[in-house]
Amino acid sequence: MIIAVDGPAASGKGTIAKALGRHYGLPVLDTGLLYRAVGLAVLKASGDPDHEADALAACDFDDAMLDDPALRSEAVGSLASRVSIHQSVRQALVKRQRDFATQPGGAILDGRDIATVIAPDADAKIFVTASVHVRAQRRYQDALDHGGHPDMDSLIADIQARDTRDMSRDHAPLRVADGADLLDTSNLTIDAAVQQAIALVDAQLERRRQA
Ligand SMILES: Nc1ncnc2c1ncn2[C@@H]1O[C@H](COP(=O)(O)OP(=O)(O)OP(=O)(O)O)[C@@H](O)[C@H]1O
Ligand SMILES: Nc1ccn([C@@H]2O[C@H](COP(=O)(O)O)[C@@H](O)[C@H]2O)c(=O)n1
Repeated sequence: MIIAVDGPAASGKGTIAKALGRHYGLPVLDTGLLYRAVGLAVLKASGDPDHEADALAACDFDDAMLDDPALRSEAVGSLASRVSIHQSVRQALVKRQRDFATQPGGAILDGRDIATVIAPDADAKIFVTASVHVRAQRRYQDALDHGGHPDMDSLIADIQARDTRDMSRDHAPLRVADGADLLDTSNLTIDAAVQQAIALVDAQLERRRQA
């Protein structure tokens, strides 16, 4: 069984994907980390994330980089969003994601193009969203919890810039896939969002069984 979880930055899709993984006993891949690793590798190589050849060269990153806490920063998220517009970069990361998705026993992947490109035949597809203000507030709280000094206005601006870039790019833009259910977490606690996600997945699986 493959479950696809897509959505914009800080919508809560990673939290939901992990909870679905625990509920259904499936491994989870946060595909954003792959793009973040490319962004960080470009930075370390003093390359230009907007230059396709520099970004493609960085796709050959060392797997150990996936554990680097630096991947979690807003700055690297923004670099990831810049390298992810290049078609050759997206192509270079496809096999790894599809191999994970098609492993025996099934898998859950979260990202931007899981239900549209990586696994369009997924058994269940959820598009997680939340208002820009709520998402910025979550990032703000995260930063405070980690001892940072966040600025709400710049968090809002970063999220809006990332949404625009992710939704308007030519290759695999962020959009709600055919057959996906929308889950707006703006006014939901994590527990409530997870319960709704499980109910949506169960209903999609049941519809497939009956079809
Ligand atoms: N329903 C919710 N209510 C309150 N906080 C939430 C909710 N869902 C997620 N969060 C919190 O918001 C933050 C971002 O959530 P999460 O990492 O799951 O988002 P994401 O969409 O995977 O982000 P990104 O794609 O940018 O990595 C986390 O601190 C998480 O605990
Ligand atoms: N399937 C994906 C996943 C991510 N991206 C790009 O990476 C950026 C960072 O992703 P996070 O989920 O870690 O925030 C994101 O803004 C996208 O530009 C992608 O293109 N496809």
